[in-house]
Amino acid sequence: MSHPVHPDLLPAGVRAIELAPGMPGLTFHHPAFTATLSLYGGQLLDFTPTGGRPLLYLSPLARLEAGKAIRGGIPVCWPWFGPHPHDPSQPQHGVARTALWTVSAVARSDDGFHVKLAAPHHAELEASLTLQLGPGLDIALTSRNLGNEPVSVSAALHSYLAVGDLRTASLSGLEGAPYHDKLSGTVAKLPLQAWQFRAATDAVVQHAGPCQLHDPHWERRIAIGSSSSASTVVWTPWQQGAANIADLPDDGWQQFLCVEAANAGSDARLLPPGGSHTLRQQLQLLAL
Ligand SMILES: O=P(O)(O)OC[C@H]1O[C@H](O)[C@H](O)[C@@H](O)[C@@H]1O
Repeated sequence: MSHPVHPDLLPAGVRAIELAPGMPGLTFHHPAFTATLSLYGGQLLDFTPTGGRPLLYLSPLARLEAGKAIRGGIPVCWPWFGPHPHDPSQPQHGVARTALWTVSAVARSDDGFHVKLAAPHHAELEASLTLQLGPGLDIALTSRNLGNEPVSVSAALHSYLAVGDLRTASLSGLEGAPYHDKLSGTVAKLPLQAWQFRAATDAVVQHAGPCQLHDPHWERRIAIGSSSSASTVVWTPWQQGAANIADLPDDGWQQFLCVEAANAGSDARLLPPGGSHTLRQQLQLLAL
């Protein structure tokens, strides 16, 4: 295939590549980091500081195949999160992660790169994604209702945050927050101490504040910020769950925690005709 982005339109440090046959992507080279973006899914797959470890986990068994979601990086769940609200035949987490996005803009600054993507319209809904790559990551998903009726949108920036060993990692900042436990179907409150993981976890936490993923194994923290989100989804399949996920190695679960800026469950947003909503997540690597 010919690449949808002409190389002459790209600033220095950005290359148009094929990640797999029919799967266009962009790579970014900056003195401070490298990054890889798949236009399939509008999905950032990698962001690695120079000389450091990757910020994001990408499964070595991830499939880059039409119709399949890519396991890792930052999948975009849109315009619904989880199962479709009315139609069980629709794909989990919406259509954006299996759609080919188009590039609207790529620019370079001293700090890094700014990229804007657009997804194919879904009925009367439009989505655009802006990414600021460097010094950290700032990713924003804007939904716009082009129709004449109000539409409900749920969404998530489903970040797979890489850790040296999930068994020694902890997440702080959500202490005491109420959450919906999707595995048991119950509502509970998180403990008042930093959250440590000992089993499969799938929680929609009603909390909007910043949090931090502490990773003693790699001697680093990931600072996680969000805006226009009142729900943070935290997911690990743990060992048992990972064994049932074909595109994840058996020990892959130890190497990431998903901390997702979301509009999930009761935090879905009703967009009036002409209305828009921007969900945003910021990620920054810090020393411990
Ligand atoms: O396997 P996927 O469709 O990518 O979903 C992976 C996970 O995503 C979210 O975190 C959901 O809360 C989980 O219920 C789901 O299992």
